[in-house]
Amino acid sequence: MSPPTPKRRRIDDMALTKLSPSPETESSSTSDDTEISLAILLSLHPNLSLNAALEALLASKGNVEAASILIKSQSDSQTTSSLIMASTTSPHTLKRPSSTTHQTGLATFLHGPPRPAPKIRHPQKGETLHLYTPLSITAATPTTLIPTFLPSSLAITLLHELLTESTTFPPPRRFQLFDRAVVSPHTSCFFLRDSPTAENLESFFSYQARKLEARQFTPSMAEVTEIVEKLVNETLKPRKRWRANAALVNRYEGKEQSVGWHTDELTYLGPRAVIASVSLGCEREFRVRRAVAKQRRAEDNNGAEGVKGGESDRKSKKERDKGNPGEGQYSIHLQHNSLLIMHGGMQEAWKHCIPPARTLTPHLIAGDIRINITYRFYRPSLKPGTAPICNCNLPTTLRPKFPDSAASLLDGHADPQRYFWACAGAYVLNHDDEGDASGGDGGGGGDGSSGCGFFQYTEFDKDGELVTSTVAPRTSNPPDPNTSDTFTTPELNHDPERKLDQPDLPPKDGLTPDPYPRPHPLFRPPNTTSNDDDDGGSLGSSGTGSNALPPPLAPSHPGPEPELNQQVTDPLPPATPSHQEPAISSSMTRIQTRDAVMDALRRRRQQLHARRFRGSGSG
Ligand SMILES: O=C(O)CCC(=O)C(=O)O
Ligand SMILES: [Fe+2]
Repeated sequence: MSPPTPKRRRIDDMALTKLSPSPETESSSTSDDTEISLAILLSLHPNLSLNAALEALLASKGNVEAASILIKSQSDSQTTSSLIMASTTSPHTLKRPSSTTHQTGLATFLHGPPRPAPKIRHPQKGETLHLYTPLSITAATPTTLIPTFLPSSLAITLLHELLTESTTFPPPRRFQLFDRAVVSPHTSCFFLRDSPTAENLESFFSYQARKLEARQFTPSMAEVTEIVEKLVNETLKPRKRWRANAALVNRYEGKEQSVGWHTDELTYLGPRAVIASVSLGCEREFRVRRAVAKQRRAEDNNGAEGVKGGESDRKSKKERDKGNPGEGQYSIHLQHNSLLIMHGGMQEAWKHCIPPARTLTPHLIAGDIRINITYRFYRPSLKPGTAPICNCNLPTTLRPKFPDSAASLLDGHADPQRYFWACAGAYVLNHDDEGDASGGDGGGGGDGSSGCGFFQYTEFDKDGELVTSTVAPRTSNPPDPNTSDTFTTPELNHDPERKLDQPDLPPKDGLTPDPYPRPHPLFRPPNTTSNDDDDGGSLGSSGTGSNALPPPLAPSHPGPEPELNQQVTDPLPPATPSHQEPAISSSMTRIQTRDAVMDALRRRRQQLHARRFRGSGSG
């Protein structure tokens, strides 16, 4: 149950008595003083949002005159050339222009008078380019930022509501990083817009082999959802109506709490998902960078070591970099009451994270807590029960194949992107590809030693709807990996390369392929030892049912591009049921928790190991 909604207040009668400044702000002004200062500031700058006024006041240590000069100078200096400030050392300089109106809509940025796109230089590997304005953010990344998008009073009501609600979020979940247990350093919870019905009780509950606890949108969340939907639908004009029927709410408390590099899992979102992210409370950095193929990184490194500087060398690098310029990261500062829209295609080609902060400027209400809501459209056509079941007896996850060109994936470009269903077990052990374990959340770590290696390409139409004929049928009674000797890997599901030009359609005779046919002689069982080589891929397949064990897959079966195959995906609330524990339907019994999956895999490996032992005549 949600806590009672605080009464909404209008901005002009908003009493700041409820604000509880942190000790730092308290020392320079009392809350009464703040209230008066704010009132003066707002009357001097009638178009200024409460949030912007608060920020200016904080930055000026409570001095109204200084704050007023700051606001004036910022609105004067908001020219295209001053929009971008690159810095690797001091991201919190106060040159950032504040937003100047309430409810600056998307239309202001997208339909306003045409302005020259700012020239963005691409950050180099290891560099962070801070982007402070909507224009520069839009120009450099597949996102749109609306700095102040809700009426201030609604933003504050929502913040109050979620600050309370989030105190009952399940504790940070533990996940496995190789042989270390790591605590995901923030809390989160999954929400559904509609009250859980019989149908959606079964829906959207599994996330990388974990059952999700789902709560219903709080009253203010529901109200804000309508505004978000309107903005996305009216302004972005998606091909089909976008609905925010699900959301992940994240709570970050203090500067250490974070979420590591990841992309959001597409299993229920489908291709080119639009995600709308609302930030409340303490400002934090949101970083984005292109997902770069490991292969390309290796090429760059080789190039650095080899003979360089030749004309052809320069040319091919330039050509190759066309769609993938720069490998550095962009930092977007998400202030209270901002909306960041992640556009279609971003999850396929870019990663994002909330890094730990060096310092925080406390928010007057939330202090050092940031609340984030990522609104998502879970497609009914991808509801649970749709994804194939893998040989671990789990629903698979939908993953993108690494694109040839990151730029070509954004909406409006018709690059044929490929997607595949993959065993979720492969992503149960988490790590990011670049050691971003600090906040690495969600699955994606495929360490080559877990999971059954299930792999199956799948097709979507131009609206992102699943072409169901490309999904192998689910069996009502799939083999039990713990007991069945016919626990095998479908041959067709393990050769991504041969399927590049060939969807997994049923054979012409109308018979659908047996999802659990006899094993292919080339398949190997899962490794019996942990392998932390993240290029190992998750395609190591399951057992063969035979004593004579084949060699590992040859390199001619490279599998999907390794980088995205291993990226960390969406953060997960823990399976711990602490709130509105839903009834578990019979189909839910197939959805196992992480521990159960790991147990099953371990047992399976032991079986195979024992069998191998017998097969070699040693036991
Ligand atoms: O807190 C944020 O802004 C990002 C959260 C996020 O990446 C997610 O919910 O998937
Ligand atoms: Fe995310």
